[in-house]
Amino acid sequence: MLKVCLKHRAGQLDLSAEFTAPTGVTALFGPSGAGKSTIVNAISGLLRPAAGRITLGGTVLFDSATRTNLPLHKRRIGYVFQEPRLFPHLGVRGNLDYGRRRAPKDAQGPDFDQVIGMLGIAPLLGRRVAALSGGEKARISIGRALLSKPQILLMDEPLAALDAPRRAEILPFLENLRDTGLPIVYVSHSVSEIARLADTLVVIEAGRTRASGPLQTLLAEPDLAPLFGQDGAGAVIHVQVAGQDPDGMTRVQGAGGTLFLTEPHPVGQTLRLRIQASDVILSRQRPEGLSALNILSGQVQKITPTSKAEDRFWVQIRCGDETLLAKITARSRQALDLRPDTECHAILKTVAVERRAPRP
Ligand SMILES: Nc1ncnc2c1ncn2[C@@H]1O[C@H](COP(=O)(O)OP(=O)(O)OP(=O)(O)O)[C@@H](O)[C@H]1O
Repeated sequence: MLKVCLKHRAGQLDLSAEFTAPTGVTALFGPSGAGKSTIVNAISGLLRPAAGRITLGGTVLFDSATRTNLPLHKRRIGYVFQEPRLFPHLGVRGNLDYGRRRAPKDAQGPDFDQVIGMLGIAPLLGRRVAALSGGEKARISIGRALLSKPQILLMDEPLAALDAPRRAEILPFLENLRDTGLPIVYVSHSVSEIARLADTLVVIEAGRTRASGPLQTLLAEPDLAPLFGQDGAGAVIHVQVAGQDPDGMTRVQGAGGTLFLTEPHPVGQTLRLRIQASDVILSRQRPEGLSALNILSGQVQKITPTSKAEDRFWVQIRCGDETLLAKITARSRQALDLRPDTECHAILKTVAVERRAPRP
């Protein structure tokens, strides 16, 4: 587990951040200039913060109280930057070997063949760096970091420089990486990337930790919804594939009820589904004769105005141990007479499968 508590000033930035990153993927999310890269640089040892304490497992990386500051090369941290920073003269294999040579002899972690397989880079081994696409360079840079057998991987917007098709190509490899169980701190501006990859979310705003906790709870939190943008706010829920119906629909079971997906998935697999707030319609009675198949029942937990300028409300609904978020007009709120604890039904217009692999 990584524990970060730091204070630092740099230019306009007045940083005072505190959070814990358990195993799995911890996303650092926040507006540009919030201080995310500064935090990651402090964890890696590239930057010495003015004050604070950073620990990784039982190792103190930095502690201003005891004047401890473990040098960068002793931190056993893999760092993947936005631009891949490969050595141009070494070739693909040379870059990977550079990472491999940095691994301590007795270190645990995936071996060369496992890393190659996980990132799909076997066909690239003989290539020159200059002959690689942006997405291929990103994968080699991740491979090089992994081969140094780090205790944690820091990824600072690793996909930001790539176009949408290249990003889509790399995301499944990042899912493979996540499933190895290696703790990862992942900086991103993209809510969809975070919804797909992260387990823990840390929201950084103007140098402060605005919120930190399980992704599922925070993505459906009305107070944070404006930060996630028009299409970002919503819920992430976990379901298990229960069966395949004769008409080709896949039946999945979650805490809030049964849902149906149009594409096939293996029975027993755990899926992560994303349900955007704008894709949820609320009803007091269980609707009949609708084309929508996916309806979950629950109770209203919280109702919050979206903004002063907009006549709309966020409605947070508890369905079993999952939380949904809906965005409705003031008129609908009044017509449905929604209040905390009101029983209601959430009709889901769209359900997106965000994670195909089983949870680690
Ligand atoms: N060495 C420095 N000198 C002056 N200002 C600095 C320095 N380092 C960081 N800053 C300031 O700190 C702010 C936060 O930078 P940082 O790169 O950590 O933010 P970020 O959240 O990662 O942003 P982005 O998402 O755009 O990468 C920047 O606006 C910058 O002005």
